[in-house]
Amino acid sequence: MTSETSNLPTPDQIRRSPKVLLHDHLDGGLRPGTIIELARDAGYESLPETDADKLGVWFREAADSGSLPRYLETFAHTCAVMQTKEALFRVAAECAEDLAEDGVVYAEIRYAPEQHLEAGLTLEEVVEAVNDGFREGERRAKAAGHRIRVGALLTAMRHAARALEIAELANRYRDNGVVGFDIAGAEAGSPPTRHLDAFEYLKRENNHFTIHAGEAFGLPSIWQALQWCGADRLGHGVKIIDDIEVAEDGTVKLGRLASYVRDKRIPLEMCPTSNLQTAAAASYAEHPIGLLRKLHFRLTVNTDNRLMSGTSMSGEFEHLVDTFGYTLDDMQWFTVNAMKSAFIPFDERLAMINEVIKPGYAELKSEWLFQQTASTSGSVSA
Ligand SMILES: O=c1[nH]cnc2c1ncn2[C@@H]1O[C@H](CO)[C@@H](O)[C@H]1O
Ligand SMILES: [Zn+2]
Repeated sequence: MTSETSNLPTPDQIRRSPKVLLHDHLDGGLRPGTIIELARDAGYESLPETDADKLGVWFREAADSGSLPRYLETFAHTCAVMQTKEALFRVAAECAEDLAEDGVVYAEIRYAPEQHLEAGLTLEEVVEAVNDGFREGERRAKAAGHRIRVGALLTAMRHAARALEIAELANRYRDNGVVGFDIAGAEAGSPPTRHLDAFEYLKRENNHFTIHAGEAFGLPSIWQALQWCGADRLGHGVKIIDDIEVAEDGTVKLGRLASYVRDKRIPLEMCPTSNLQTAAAASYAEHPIGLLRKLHFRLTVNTDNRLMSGTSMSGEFEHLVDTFGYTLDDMQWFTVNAMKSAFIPFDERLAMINEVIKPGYAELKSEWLFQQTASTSGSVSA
């Protein structure tokens, strides 16, 4: 134990370190107890369990299906209880609170407004209720001694035909809580080019968007998202590994697309646990994040769906620390990457990096100095 880099961060240090989350679904992060209460209020009787602990387990097991379409079926239950302003407000407020409690200092949370219209809300009412909830959650976090800033990403469902409408909505609220746009849903059969009008509109408006690509489907999806649609970031993008060859002697050769992604510093929103559940990766050890990190792709670490994956930002980092031996320096690298890739203005990103993230890691990294003094003096006197 001679330097901080020989120490792996402990779960407590991981939780206390400042973290940045770019890929997290609002309807994939509800507290099980909240789902049960909201279902009761709404008269929704199709929940598979009525005990909070059992319901949490049910979501994890049902999502652990090895297929993205089956993973996505579980969202019917969360969306069903997110149909009123009060419910959306509560879920958003609790989301911000839970993330802050876990040490997240900046988050971009996505959801599909079109999935919350069943009880008669308008798209605008959905966006405003969620924004109000995030502001409330930021206030509650502050009162509890945490600091978090939350922006919304509006998602359009890729099998539906409302992408342009949702892109226009995102643009209307861009100075009012919404920082960008996304498309999600089952990837196979719904290529991103189906929604080219939405992406072209956002580019003309100088707005930002990410696209779920390279998760269940391979390189063509990533290629379309970047070269046809012009995505600023890739949701998952793990399948970029298919364009990288590792020879037996360890030499690595990048294809044209993988080179482009690395050269242009395209941010990849990695969600390791989610990828294990949908079989996009076989194990943490075999997850492409290990190789991509060595090759210096612009990687970020994310949760995707905290409820369905039974995870948190700290949980994802714990798995990576256990598997790859990542240090606080690695954690800082992922976190700075994420902050650089956020959709808020450059000056604000820079301030978050210099005033919040780097000082936070410096503080954690300095702790070993004092621990060592304590243990040294302890061994002398013993
Ligand atoms: O990993 C994913 N890949 C693709 N779609 C997803 C993923 N996680 C969630 N959603 C979809 O996004 C919607 C809006 O938040 C969710 O309702 C779910 O259908
Ligand atoms: Zn996702």
